Amino acid sequence: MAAFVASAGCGRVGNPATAARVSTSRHAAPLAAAAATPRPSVPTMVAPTPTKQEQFVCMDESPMTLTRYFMQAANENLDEEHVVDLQNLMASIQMACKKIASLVSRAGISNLTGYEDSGSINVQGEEQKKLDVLSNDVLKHALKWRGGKLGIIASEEEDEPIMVDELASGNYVAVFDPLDGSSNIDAGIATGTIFGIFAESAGCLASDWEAKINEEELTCLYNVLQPGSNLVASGYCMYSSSCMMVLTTGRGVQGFTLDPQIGEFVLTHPSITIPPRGTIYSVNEANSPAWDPVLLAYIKSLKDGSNASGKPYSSRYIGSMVADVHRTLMYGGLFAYPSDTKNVNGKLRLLYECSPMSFLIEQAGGIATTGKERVLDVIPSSVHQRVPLVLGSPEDVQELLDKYYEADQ
Ligand SMILES: O=P(O)(O)OC[C@H]1O[C@](O)(COP(=O)(O)O)[C@@H](O)[C@@H]1O
Repeated sequence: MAAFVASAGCGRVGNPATAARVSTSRHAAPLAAAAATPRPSVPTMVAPTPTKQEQFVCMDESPMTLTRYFMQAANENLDEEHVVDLQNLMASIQMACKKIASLVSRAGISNLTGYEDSGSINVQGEEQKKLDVLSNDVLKHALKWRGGKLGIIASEEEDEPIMVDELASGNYVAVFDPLDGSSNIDAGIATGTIFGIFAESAGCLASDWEAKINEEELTCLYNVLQPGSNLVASGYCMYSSSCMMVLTTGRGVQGFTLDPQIGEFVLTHPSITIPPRGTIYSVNEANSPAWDPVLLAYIKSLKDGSNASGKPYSSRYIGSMVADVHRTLMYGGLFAYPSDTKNVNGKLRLLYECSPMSFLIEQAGGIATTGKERVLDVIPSSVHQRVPLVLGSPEDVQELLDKYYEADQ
């Protein structure tokens, strides 16, 4: 303990520049007195072996893990709907993400890079990577755990939603992109898993399917095609220099980092809020020839500093939504995959990419829009529907929305 006390005092006196500044000020006398006080010698920083007592104290100060966070939330809000079920569902999701994190980090070692040998193509017409298929299987199996009360799953890698199993008395729907940004996986660049949890909805949101499909399929679709505003939880797990799980249950946004030493996600970023304005924009500018004039002018104003902040912005684009959104959440600014003449609905999928991320961004104080409406208000008409997306700091996104509004006048 001595070292700690010593450093607090010395800080002010020990720093020559500070001392010079202080010496002439009214602080001189008390500080001179402090400097004259004999200080215990600062022990070298070799951590002594903690005594049993200290080990016990250390045990008491165990970190807030993701498991403990949900246990505590459940204990403190037992009367609250969903809280216990979410605890179980999140137990499955975090276990799956830990597994995917280890598969991704060892992809090159365990021959998991490259495309699926069968050359399988998913419903979006994309050739599936080995890790796309494996991550999808890992999540499906983890979520099939009965205790999770999960009824239905919808995934980027599944053509149609699937009923977990006929026996499951599920009343939750999980939607996920098992490995987002997988086009970057072979280069070892950041990727992630995106997930969203809906409660099964009683009512039907769309009506023209009855004639075409059987009862079970109908139930599945009813319950999957929900607007993001119905989400009870969403988040992502980013596989990068550190593995981070960032999530919300509608009470703000929490960030957990996987501690490889204890194999637990530890709360490292409590109550994340996005900065009101940033200095970074993130968009695939290779598509700019197909952009509308409002967006073109806006991005130009970010480059030349003629935007409302008066400062030029920098550009960052990883090409993995999870990584680009995570940086935007941390540093502020704007991420977009807008509509353009090539991709009129943009590229990103509403149900398991845009809605879960928009719930997070809004919970962190940001804005998420299609350019025309709030992403969370869009009612999906199909499982793999795409929507244009602009999300980020409120002042940045609002500035673009104001420009569209002015252009429409
Ligand atoms: O290469 P583009 O056209 O910029 O697209 C990049 C976007 O596509 C994605 O890779 C699509 O996601 P998937 O990898 O899950 O298909 C996003 O992660 C990313 O933001």
